[in-house]
Amino acid sequence: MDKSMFQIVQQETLGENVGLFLVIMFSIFLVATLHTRFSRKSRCLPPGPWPWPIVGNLLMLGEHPHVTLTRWAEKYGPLMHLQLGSINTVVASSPTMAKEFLKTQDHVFQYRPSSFAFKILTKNLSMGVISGHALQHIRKICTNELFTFKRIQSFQPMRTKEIRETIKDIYKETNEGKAVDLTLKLSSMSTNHMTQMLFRKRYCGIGSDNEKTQWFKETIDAIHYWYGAFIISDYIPYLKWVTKLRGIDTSLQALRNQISNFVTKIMDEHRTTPSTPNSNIEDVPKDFVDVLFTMPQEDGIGHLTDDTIQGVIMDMLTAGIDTSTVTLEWVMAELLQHPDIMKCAQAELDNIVGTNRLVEESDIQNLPYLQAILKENYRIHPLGPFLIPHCSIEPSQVQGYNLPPNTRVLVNTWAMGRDPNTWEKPLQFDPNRFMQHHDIDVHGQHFELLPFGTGKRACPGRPLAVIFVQIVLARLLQSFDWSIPNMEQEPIDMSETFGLSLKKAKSLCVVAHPRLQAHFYD
Ligand code: HEM
Repeated sequence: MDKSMFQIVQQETLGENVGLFLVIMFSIFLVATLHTRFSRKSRCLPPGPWPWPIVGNLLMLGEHPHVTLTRWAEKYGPLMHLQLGSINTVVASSPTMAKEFLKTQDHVFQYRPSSFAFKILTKNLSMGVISGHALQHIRKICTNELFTFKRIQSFQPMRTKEIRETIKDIYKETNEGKAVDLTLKLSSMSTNHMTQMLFRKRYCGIGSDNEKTQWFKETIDAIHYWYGAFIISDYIPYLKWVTKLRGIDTSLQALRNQISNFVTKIMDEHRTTPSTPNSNIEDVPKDFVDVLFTMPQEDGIGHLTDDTIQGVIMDMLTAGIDTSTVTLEWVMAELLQHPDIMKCAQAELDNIVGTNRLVEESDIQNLPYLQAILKENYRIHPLGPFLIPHCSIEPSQVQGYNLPPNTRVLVNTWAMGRDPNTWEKPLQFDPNRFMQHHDIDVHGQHFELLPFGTGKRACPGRPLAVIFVQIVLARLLQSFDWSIPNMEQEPIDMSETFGLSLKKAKSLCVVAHPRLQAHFYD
């Protein structure tokens, strides 16, 4: 059927309009692309992959951004610029660059970028949000009060008991012929260890209420999820309405209320029944909440506010549990893959401690191979691939480049641990490298190995974490030989899940074979 004149005119006009529209859009796109791409040079920014308009390099990062950034570092060098939406980001991928940001210019890059989720969940009270004198004050309390050698020692009986319970539990399951979900056991033990130090409560295992355990674990997991979640308005702020439309703020607020009510209840309980700080009663040391109640405010007048104490408790709950679990899970997975290394560690234990008593924290200094295994694990499986992001608040200069205010800094410790310029055969799990270079420690003095960061933002829980992880590993290796069911048919899945921390994607299910006499498992 012939088209009417009107239809033809209408179609052609429409066609013309569409054509015009596409030409305009294409021109805008071209100008935006050229502007974004060439502005890096004119602004004197470090080299990096070309960004797209609006999203920058966001969509190029893929499912495993740490792997992508490691590949890019080979092309663009150890100081690289990315445009993540509207956020200028630099990535440091060598010890020299890490030193520049975390030592030489630590004062400039000591800040933390805040995120939509972080702001709501922490009510801006977390150490990860505060800065200046307030931060210094809290960190001083951590160093001088919470994580002192004496305080950590005061919890040694509790720690020993908690580890003993876990070993006993594994022994029981082993005797029943079961494979053990080691990830779950480690997570329960780390949770109990931390919550008892914080406020004298156990949430997992014998004597705990299943419903509460479930609630506690789910709540902490949900917080971790949101801390690591990708929220588009963190990078493209004018898309905040999308975040709100998806109801993310409502979910976060509900979660915030839950955790806030929980912490308030704990604090109220402590006000009525503080722990007995009697040094003769080793089993009842003063817990962190009680210590925090006695701490002065920044100006020395009055005590810390409830809000500040809440912030610290939240930080410890979210930073103090998963971290040890993830570390221990990776190291056990590596040892299962390298039975010869596991045997060497057990030989060292048998040699130094023997099999007629249990290894103690005081033995660790005499176990260099065990320490080397942990260093090797930190090198190849850093907890967070980029530490926790740092940022500046003022314009700065690094290596002759101009960085605008609010530049985000990612220190790619994952790339640094695998850099052939620093490490021989970097992909090989070989603790012997740290037997030869035993002077390299994990305390932030050696920029090639920074499992706890360094400088003003270094992990405040390091003294506790180091002891806990060492003694748990020592006890696991002394108590059992470990293997994987069907190892030949199904090798261990070593894949990672990207998030705030790099977790093992799959739980570690293992078979344990007791090595000691039965009474050591009571
Ligand atoms: C093996 C265990 C642990 C590892 C590998 C680890 C590692 C780290 C790393 C890499 C950072 C970031 C440093 C930076 O951005 O420069 C950090 C920060 C932090 N860690 Fe740990 N950590 C562990 C255990 C703990 C424990 C047990 C606690 C407390 C009980 C804790 C509390 C914190 C806090 C509060 C921060 C934030 C500090 C700030 O922003 O100023 N961590 N940790």
